[in-house]
Amino acid sequence: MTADVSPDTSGTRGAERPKLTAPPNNEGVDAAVAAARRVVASLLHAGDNSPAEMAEVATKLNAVADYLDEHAPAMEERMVDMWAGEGVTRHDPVAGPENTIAPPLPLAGSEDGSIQGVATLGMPYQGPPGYVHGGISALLLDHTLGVANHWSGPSGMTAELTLRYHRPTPLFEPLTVSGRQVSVDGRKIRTIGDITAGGECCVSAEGLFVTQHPPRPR
Ligand SMILES: CCCCC/C=C\C/C=C\C/C=C\C/C=C\CCCC(=O)SCCNC(=O)CCNC(=O)[C@H](O)C(C)(C)COP(=O)(O)OP(=O)(O)OC[C@H]1O[C@@H](n2cnc3c(N)ncnc32)[C@H](O)[C@@H]1OP(=O)(O)O
Repeated sequence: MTADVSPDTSGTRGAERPKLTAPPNNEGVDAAVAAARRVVASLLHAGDNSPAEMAEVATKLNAVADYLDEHAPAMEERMVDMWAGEGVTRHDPVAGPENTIAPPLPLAGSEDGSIQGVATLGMPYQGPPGYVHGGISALLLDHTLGVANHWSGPSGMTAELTLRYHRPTPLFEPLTVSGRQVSVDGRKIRTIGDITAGGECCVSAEGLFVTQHPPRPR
């Protein structure tokens, strides 16, 4: 049986609603991640520098990475820690404030059951000239639909994701990414979403998710 998902506006569930964006919890980490994001973007502008100049940059960056590795717990320990709380919001590749490859896209839920976030993407996410890579749009939508499920009801793993690219998605402009769970049928969850720029739909998505949660590391 398919249940249409209608928003819970009773107010009783409000207090238990999950946080969809991790609040800052360590200004040093946030500053380091912001610096690393700058490095990723700056490297894309530095292609004409000489091999000697860039070799010097590589030495400096490797020194930073060596320092971080020397002061980090083992991977197994870090995984346990990562998944100890709500889990996905600090390290995930879309909204995670600790993940340098995340744009980031902070997501917030609305009382109508939908969720939204705004991000402006730069060079690291380029596909066609001046536009977002289609795979990056798929990443943003897969994640947003998954989090919309977490917001509304049962969540799960993506089984199928269908995208329609209506028009090129611009770089360097605010993009609004939205998602909403539409139905739950046993373990099967159907969720929709889109990416808009200046009010125009660039990409729309329909996802089938299946209730399944891989065990958390412990
Ligand atoms: C990362 C998400 C989970 C972690 C969540 C953790 C905490 C929650 C907290 C917050 C949530 C917040 C954020 C989540 C964020 C992002 C979401 C990212 C999502 C992902 O990045 S996730 C990675 C990519 N994803 C995979 O890596 C899946 C690989 N895959 C499998 O693990 C299995 O394949 C599985 C589990 C999908 C199903 O396997 P299964 O054995 O459990 O179930 P089964 O096959 O019996 O299917 C049951 C019914 O679904 C139908 N069905 C299945 N697949 C279908 C398809 N493709 N098309 C049409 N129908 C399909 C069948 O036909 C049957 O239908 P019926 O009952 O009517 O016969």
